[in-house]
Amino acid sequence: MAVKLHLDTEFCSMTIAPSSSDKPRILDGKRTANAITAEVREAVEREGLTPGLAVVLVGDDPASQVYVRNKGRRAKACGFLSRQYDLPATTTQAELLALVESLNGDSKIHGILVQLPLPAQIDADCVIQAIAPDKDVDGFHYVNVGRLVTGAIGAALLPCTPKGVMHLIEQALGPDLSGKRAVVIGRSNIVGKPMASLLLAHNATVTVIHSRTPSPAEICRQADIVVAAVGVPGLVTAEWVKPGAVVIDVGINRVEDDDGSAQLVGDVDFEVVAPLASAITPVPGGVGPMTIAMLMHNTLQAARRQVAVST
Ligand SMILES: Nc1nc2c(c(=O)[nH]1)N[C@@H](CN(C=O)c1ccc(C(=O)N[C@@H](CCC(=O)O)C(=O)O)cc1)CN2
Repeated sequence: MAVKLHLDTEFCSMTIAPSSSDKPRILDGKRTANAITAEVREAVEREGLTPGLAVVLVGDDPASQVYVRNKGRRAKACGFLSRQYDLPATTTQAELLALVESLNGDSKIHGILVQLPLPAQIDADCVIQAIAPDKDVDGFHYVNVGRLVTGAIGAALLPCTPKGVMHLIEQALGPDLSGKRAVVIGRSNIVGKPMASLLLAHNATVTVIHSRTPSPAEICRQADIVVAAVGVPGLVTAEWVKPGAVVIDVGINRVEDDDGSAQLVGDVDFEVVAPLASAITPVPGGVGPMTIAMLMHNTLQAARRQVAVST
């Protein structure tokens, strides 16, 4: 039987056949992200919309520069108007707030994203709360957080990484997680907390594990779904995982290899956990690409809503 993705009924009709062997299914985020980007592009052409996305980068963090560049490229590939604002590391909070304010009032821009982390002199939360909630394509504004937590998911712009994770979980298990136990490792505002809310909205029984949780492996071992988002390389080993669990790795950790070369690893020890799991995401190529694909979908959603209100 094929599984139809239900994360959002207005998009992504892709069907994925379940694995027929005992091997774990590798949930391919890159392939899924490409399919979503293609669907967003088709929707843009079909509906004659030009969603506008503004991405603001403050400073010169090399990883952020890569992510922002990739966001701009994807936005162009989707047929969006894409604007990138590169501000120096010395930018003041007032200057950044003034830019956000002008983008809030720009009718060509439907989505605003301020790349995190921000330099120390800027209060990130204050900047995020200055973004108009309906242009908050990161889903970090209190209005969107409130919509998610109260289950008003249809009205919310959802944070991109948890939304991408949910999409991958749906590929493995379908949209209704009734009867499933989910463990989220990590309680960040960007991933852990919204992830827990989203799993709850899909009827999972959810536990959040964090640095003060005693016996985390024991708790995690009871889970049918594990989402690791804590930023500790290889934390989740075989003793944390129940055979047959779906394991999603949100960690992106840069570590040095034995030969001194840089390597990207997740929070899950893939080699030992993959043989136990029914489905698992790799790092790289799992959750990461989904984050940017979901940003495209959020921008399309935001544009549709703003155009509908203005006509
Ligand atoms: N305003 C925001 N800032 C940040 C967010 C966010 O969602 N909104 N998330 C992260 C960074 N991020 C997007 O901004 C992001 C991280 C990783 C990837 C990705 O594709 N990763 C690849 C590996 C890429 C690499 O080599 O580094 C993968 O996992 O395959 C995309 C987006 C923090 N800031």
